[in-house]
Amino acid sequence: TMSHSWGYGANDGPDKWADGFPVANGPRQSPIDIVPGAASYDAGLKPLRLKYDPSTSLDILNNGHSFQVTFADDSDSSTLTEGPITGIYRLKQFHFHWGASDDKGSEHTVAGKMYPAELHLVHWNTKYASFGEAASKPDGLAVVGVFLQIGNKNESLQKVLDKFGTIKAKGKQTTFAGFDPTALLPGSLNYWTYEGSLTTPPLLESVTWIVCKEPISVSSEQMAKFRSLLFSAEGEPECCMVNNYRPPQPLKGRSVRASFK
Ligand SMILES: COc1ccc(N[C@H](NS(N)(=O)=O)Oc2ccccc2)cc1OC
Ligand SMILES: [Zn+2]
Repeated sequence: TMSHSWGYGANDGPDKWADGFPVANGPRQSPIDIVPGAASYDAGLKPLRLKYDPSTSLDILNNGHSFQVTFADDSDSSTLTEGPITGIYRLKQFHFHWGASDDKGSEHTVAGKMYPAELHLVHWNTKYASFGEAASKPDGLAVVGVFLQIGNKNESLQKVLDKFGTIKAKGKQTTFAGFDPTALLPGSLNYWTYEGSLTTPPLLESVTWIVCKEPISVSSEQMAKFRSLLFSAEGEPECCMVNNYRPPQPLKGRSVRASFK
């Protein structure tokens, strides 16, 4: 049934998610189109404080929707603090969304512009006992989004892509130790922020979104490597993992704040 088999195809894609997840039509859904001219500069917003410990990186997994790098979150070793949030949020995992070609793939758009891919660093509020509990609370999660734009080869990203041979199919997983996600952040941490949701089922409206204005680079050859992953499991007909992005959702009166003028 819909509720546990969602995807990005014609029959199970974003236009069908409301069947199994009615919150898909809720008041604070993500992603959104960010209109810089309509964002309000908030001098009260603090700089982002991201402190990641490479020894907390555990493994890399193809979960059939994207690939993710998972982190040990049993201590405050890798955290997000300051920025628009209060308290301490722990890094749980990061993953990407991308397109079948370089002209699409990001989830957030900037004045209608789509980037070829978008990185999401998922954090949960330590005032709750776990990610699972936090994911159902309005202030439970904070996701940092970073756009990828076509340019020079990204050597930090290459360390992740070099593992793709072992996680080509859905369900494949391998160790991924000693990776510092700080290396995937842009030089400037200027950001937009708004209240939203997970962009995949269960689409929970528990995310403070923090979207960096400055993209990081990725080469066209590296983007082709993303597209070599499969949505399908071993032994199933091969289905390339591409276009795993949800399109922008209605703003429904929300304000978007900017940390910069
Ligand atoms: C740690 O558990 C979870 C973590 C995250 C998300 N959803 C997440 N939403 S997003 N795009 O807003 O970050 O999307 C994906 C997309 C592809 C791969 C992994 C996450 C869902 C989770 O459990 C249900
Ligand atoms: Zn995501």
